[in-house]
Order: sequence, then C-alpha cells, then structure tokens
Amino acid sequence: MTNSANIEQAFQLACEQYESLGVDVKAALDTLRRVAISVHCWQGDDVAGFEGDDGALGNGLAVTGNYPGRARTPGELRSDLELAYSLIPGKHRLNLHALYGEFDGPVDRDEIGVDHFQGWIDWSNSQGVSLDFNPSYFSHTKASDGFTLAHADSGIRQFWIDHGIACRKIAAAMGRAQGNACVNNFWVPDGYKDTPANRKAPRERLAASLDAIFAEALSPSETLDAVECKLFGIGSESYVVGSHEFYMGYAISRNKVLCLDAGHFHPTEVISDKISSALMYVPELLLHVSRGVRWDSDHVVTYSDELQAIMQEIVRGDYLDRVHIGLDFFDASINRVAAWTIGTRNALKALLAALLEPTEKLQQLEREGDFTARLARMEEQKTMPLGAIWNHYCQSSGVPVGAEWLEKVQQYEHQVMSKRSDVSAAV
Ligand SMILES: C[C@H](O)[C@H](O)[C@@H](O)C(=O)CO
Ligand SMILES: [Mn+2]
Repeated sequence: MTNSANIEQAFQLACEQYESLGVDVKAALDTLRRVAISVHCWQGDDVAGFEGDDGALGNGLAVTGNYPGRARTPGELRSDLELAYSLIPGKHRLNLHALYGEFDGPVDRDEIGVDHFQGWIDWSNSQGVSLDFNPSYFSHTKASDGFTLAHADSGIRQFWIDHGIACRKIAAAMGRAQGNACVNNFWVPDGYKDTPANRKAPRERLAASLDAIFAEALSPSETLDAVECKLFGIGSESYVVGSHEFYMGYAISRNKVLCLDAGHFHPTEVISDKISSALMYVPELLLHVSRGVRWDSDHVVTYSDELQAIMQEIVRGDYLDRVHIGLDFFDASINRVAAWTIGTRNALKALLAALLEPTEKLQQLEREGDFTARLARMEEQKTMPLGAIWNHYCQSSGVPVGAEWLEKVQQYEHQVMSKRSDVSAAV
C-alpha cells in the first residue's frame, strides 16, 4: 500500500473524514509546512564536540550505549545531518552547542568567536538550514566540581560569564547571516549531590552572572536568549541552582525566553500543562522535546501521550508563533541518524495530529459544559486516519513514506558509518 496512487487515494478518503468534522486539511498541512523544528546536533556524536580533547562527557550529562559509527568530525556530522534532513518532511533548523566549533588548536571557551563557527554558518547557508546555539557549561575542567555561573570562586564565574558573552556574539552573527533570530539557550549544571546548607547564595550568584552576560542588549531579530531549568542531574540530585522557579522568575523579570525540557521535571509532571501558564508571563518559550525514562531525561522522542499533549497545547492555544520547538535527546545505543529521524518525524506527526483536531468544536463543547461530547469526540479523534494524511505529506514533500526511510539509513550505515573507526583513532 505504499505506491503513490494508493497513498493519494487513502489521502482523499481521509480528507473526507476530517472535513466531515469541519477540519481544513489543506490549512493544517500549510501550517505544518511552515514549522521548523530545531534539530539538536549532539545526538550525532554523543555530545562529544570538536574541542580536540577526548570528548568525555560530564557535569550531569551522560550518554549510554556504544553503537558504532558516531560522527567524529564536523564533516561527518554534517553528512549525517544532511541524510537525516532528507528523511524528514519540511525545512528545519540545527541547534549547535558551543563545543562544536571548528578549532585549529586549543581554544578555551571564553575565547571562542564567530570564526570558529564560520564553517557552520556557510553550511547553514548552503543547506538553507537556520542555526540555533547553546553555550557549553559542561565537559570542562572549570566545571569539574559541578559549578559554573554560580561558582563561589569569582574567577571561575568570570570565565563562564565570558563564555556566555562570547556565545551571544556568535549567536547574533548567526542570526544576522541567516536573516532570522538564532535562539541561544543557557543551561548550566550547577548543583549539589547532597543537601546544601545554603540554597540562597548560589541562586543569587547565578542571577548576577546571567545579568552580567545579558547586560548588552542585542537585537531580538538576530538572537534571543533562553534559559533552561532542571530538577536534578547526575551529581546534583539534591539541589539544582537553576530550578524551575528560579528560571521562571528570571525569565519573567528579564523578559527572556523560557526553555522547558520535557525530561527536566518530576516523572509525573508534564510540560504540556506548563505551556499556557508560562506564556501568560514570558514572551516566548523554547521547548526541548525529549522523553524521560526513570532517572534519564533524554530518550528518543516517541509518539507518546505527552508528545501529543505538548503539540495539542501549542495548537489549541494558538501559540505557534511564540513557541520554538527544539529536540533534546541522545541515545548511543541505536543508529544516530535513525534516532534523529524517528524523533523529528514523531514530533511533526504529533503536531499534524494536533492541527487536524476540530479545536474550535472541542472548545465550544467545553464552554457549553458538554463534557460528555468533549470526551467522546476527543476519543474518536484518536482513531482518525492520521497516517494517510502523514503519508501524503511525506510523499508530497519528497521524503520517504512509512518505514522506507530506514532502508536509506541502513544503506548509509553499511557504506559510510560502519567504516568509521573508534573516536580515538580519528584525527
Ligand atoms: C546538551 C544540552 O544542552 C543539554 O541536554 C541541556 O539542554 C539539558 O537538557 C541538560 O539536561
Ligand atoms: Mn534540554
């Protein structure tokens, strides 16, 4: 049933079903086509980066798995990304971390500049893939005790402040080059393994450091600053300086973009329920769409209830212009191009499902107090022929339909990724 005539026939039948509910399928697809997901570079190489050290990950982040073939150079990462983008319908963005610069020799984090990212800017231009950015506050000797911007030592704090300032300049240059704002997201691991005696002082230091980084006003048409909270990390189980309350207050009081990572809250706490509250008080949100599993916050995004709820909230609240959708997962136990493809296609599929809801009808039933009909219609919606619309969208976007994309990844793995030796052998 994957030949193109069958796909179109199934699409026509599905359109009739959706349209009988008052859903405008063409409008839904036009909207979906305009949404650019920010695909995270770090799934491609297990968050190792290109700083020329051994790429050992640390400071609250861990990648598990040893699937062969991770990207070891910027060229390999770009090639892997190009394959992933060719399997995902629509035009998307790339979210780069500062440790992915191209460095001739050792360049410390407080010294990085636009030159180190010119290769990425050129690539972005040639591919039509806009960039987002992140300072890297981990995997560094000056973060080895788990503190950076909230460090008690003013010299270490200043080093990381300078890193943040350098990253804002790079993000602004990216935004200028691509003609749209580069979202620059700040996440710091700072926290304590065990019960702190003073929860207040590190938070005061973090706020002061962030204020120093953001002191210079940069054009929002070039770059937007985002801040990301976390409940706990490996080694910061008892206390994280940048908690949800800390950053919610910080973003509101400084007019910053608030980043909500789906894996950064209590296991039963969901970010879908936070979107409409946060957007009452902050101008914009950045989402790190991820999937928490027990203690780990970064599994590949699947078509889960929470993924669907996140996309429903964005659509039902009419927030597409105020929410930047990014991804954040890193799984080294499966093919990494497949991980990107699965996670991004799922995010888009869930967004399509939300766009195909009879939102106005559901909200009208709710206003009228008809909760029986609201529940009945929401449940019926779950078995509407989403797959037929999705297949048409993939086919008309020139990307593989169904699991056909997997063959392309397997072929690439056989021809390219499997020939990569271990990182230590790469220069
Ligand atoms: C590598 C990312 O910046 C990182 O995952 C951060 O966004 C995060 O979620 C940390 O847990
Ligand atoms: Mn994140």
